[in-house]
Amino acid sequence: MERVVDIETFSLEEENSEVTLRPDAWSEYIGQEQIKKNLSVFIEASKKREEALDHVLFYGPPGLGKTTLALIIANEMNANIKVTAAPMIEKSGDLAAILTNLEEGDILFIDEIHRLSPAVEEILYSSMEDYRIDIIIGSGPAAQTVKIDLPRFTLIGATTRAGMLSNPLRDRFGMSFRMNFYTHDELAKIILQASNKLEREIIHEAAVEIAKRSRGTPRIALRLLRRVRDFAEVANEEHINHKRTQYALDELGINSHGFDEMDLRLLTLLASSKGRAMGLSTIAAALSEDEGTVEDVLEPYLIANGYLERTAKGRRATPATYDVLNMRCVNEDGTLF
Ligand SMILES: Nc1ncnc2c1ncn2[C@@H]1O[C@H](COP(=O)(O)OP(=O)(O)OP(=O)(O)O)[C@@H](O)[C@H]1O
Ligand SMILES: [Mg+2]
Repeated sequence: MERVVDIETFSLEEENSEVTLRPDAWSEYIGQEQIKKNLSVFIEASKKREEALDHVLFYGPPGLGKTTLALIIANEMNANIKVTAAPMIEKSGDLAAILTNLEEGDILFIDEIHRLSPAVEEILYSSMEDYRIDIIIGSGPAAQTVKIDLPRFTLIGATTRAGMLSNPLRDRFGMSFRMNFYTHDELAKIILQASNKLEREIIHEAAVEIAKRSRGTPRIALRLLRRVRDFAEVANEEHINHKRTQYALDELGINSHGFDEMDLRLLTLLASSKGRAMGLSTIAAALSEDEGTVEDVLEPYLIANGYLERTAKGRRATPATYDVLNMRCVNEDGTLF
């Protein structure tokens, strides 16, 4: 079954509508105040000096606005932006081709930058630091190294897994920013702004209701808004009201903590181990998910809200976990499910 709060898969509908819902100026980019404040200073300074902006790294869970920030930076800098993702850069030649096609002041955005192969990373180092690459042409004794100078460009990297970046790569970013989960208030603002763009008004209370169930993530909030809008549309309601919103969200199986079935399965699993810590691989196997998804997609929100603890021995339920599950279901012998 498709997970409504699944953050990684895109439906075509979302891809298309993201074009219109994605903010392209600071004024529409809600929250992440510290990042916005710092970035605007650095952008202004580099514009004054008429220099390319230093390389920037954004890291944090999916759907929190990393790509959006990269596009806003390009806009603010009045720069061209080339967008690519690490899995698309297979060979060092691929990267060399991209780099040599850049022009002074251009921005290169590499998504999922933790997935670059070592050989490609190697090329990236010298291009970031010295704006020069060494390419080896041919092989064996006839091989030759050719040095190519590059224009001053800005690399913006994004990753959900900062821990998987190699140190040399991380060190070459002049700035790095960790994305935070959004407050209910911020998400409600994002929802109201989007409903304006979608030309279907949502009342404030309903926006807050969606916000509460969005796992602190704009992408989920916007997806839920679209689904709720569908319910309102079918019911021939011009405005999206609170009652319809609650009904729709319940129908979609999202509870008031923003947890979905997958979150609950994870929490239940942890709670059932009676206080013992559980290893990542055990959890992944029990949920039939891969470890990366558990670690990057499921866990961060639960940890940020105190429902899960990472310890040296593994993951553990917290008192809040039991609380939240107690509200749902307790067996006669006291075990939770
Ligand atoms: N601060 C924000 N204000 C308004 N809308 C936002 C904000 N952040 C993100 N969004 C919206 O949420 C959606 C997801 O954002 P984005 O694609 O930038 O996330 P991401 O961090 O790049 O995710 P991924 O890690 O999956 O690439 C976009 O449609 C964007 O319009
Ligand atoms: Mg992105």
